[in-house]
Amino acid sequence: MSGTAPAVDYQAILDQIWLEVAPRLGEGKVASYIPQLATVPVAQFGMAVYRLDGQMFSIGAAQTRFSAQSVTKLFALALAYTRVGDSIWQRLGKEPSGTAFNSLVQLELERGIPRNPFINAGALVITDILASCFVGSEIALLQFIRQLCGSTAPDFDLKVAESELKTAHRNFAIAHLIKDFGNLHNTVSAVVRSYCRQCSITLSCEELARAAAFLANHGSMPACVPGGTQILDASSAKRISAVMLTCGTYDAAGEFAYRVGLPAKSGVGGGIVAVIPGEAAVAVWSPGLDASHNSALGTYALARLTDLTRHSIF
Ligand SMILES: NC(=O)CC[C@H](N)C(=O)O
Repeated sequence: MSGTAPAVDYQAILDQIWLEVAPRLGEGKVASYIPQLATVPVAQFGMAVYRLDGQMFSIGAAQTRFSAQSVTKLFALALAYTRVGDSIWQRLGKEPSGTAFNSLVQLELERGIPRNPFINAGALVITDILASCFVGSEIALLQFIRQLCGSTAPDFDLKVAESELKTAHRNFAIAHLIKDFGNLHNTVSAVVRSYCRQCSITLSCEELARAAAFLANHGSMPACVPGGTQILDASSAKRISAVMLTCGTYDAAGEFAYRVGLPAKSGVGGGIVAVIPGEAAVAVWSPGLDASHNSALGTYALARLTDLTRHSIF
């Protein structure tokens, strides 16, 4: 994309977005069904663009760590892909669900095969795959994320993990149903515990943008990263980005594609990571969520970014 699009002054555009967002800080509602997340002050915002030449552009609280939650499903999928490749699709689908991320209804009708890896049911199957590949799969995932963002700072937030585990009745129900259909190989308790830890990983926007850069770069960490390696082959990276576009922002993936026009993955902690193929990875965080559980100001900021830069996939 960089070959055809005019050069963009990302910092000036981010500064413009910051001017627009600052008066709106506090919009949306923090997720409260995980008690520990309900304590996060809503009036926060950060955004970072990590260009593939290694330049980082950021505004606001771009270095503040937040609860990545479902954003980690992206890295769990990528890590599973590095281990078992396309065979994951024998155990889950790649179609938008059209239902809430934590819905049980479809799973019963579709005999324990989750619609996609980005709803909770699908993420639990991915967690199960990782648990079969690694001893301490959530630690393997944390190390993978640390490798991708070049920092050992991202970590579990055990308060959040415990808080979620205590109230994870729905995720236990989903896991039991999948297990009943024979699509979970490890114990329900091990998988849900590992999943809650995975979701509790904290990252800043700058770290998250770095971590997703390989997806913008045909599966390889940007050449400017010392020791940067190929994570996935180009075809697999393309496929993961495609699933992000169609399934990455819950039941609002259509609306999100319409407004933003980039493959993205969101989380109920208010983070969203997006990929501008061949150009950059972008991360935004603002804990106030809209009705579809995506960050309200985060979605707005990404829509403005693609409008102002003209860098969307459309
Ligand atoms: N959409 C999300 O970010 C959900 C993640 C959260 N840990 C859950 O399972 O409910």
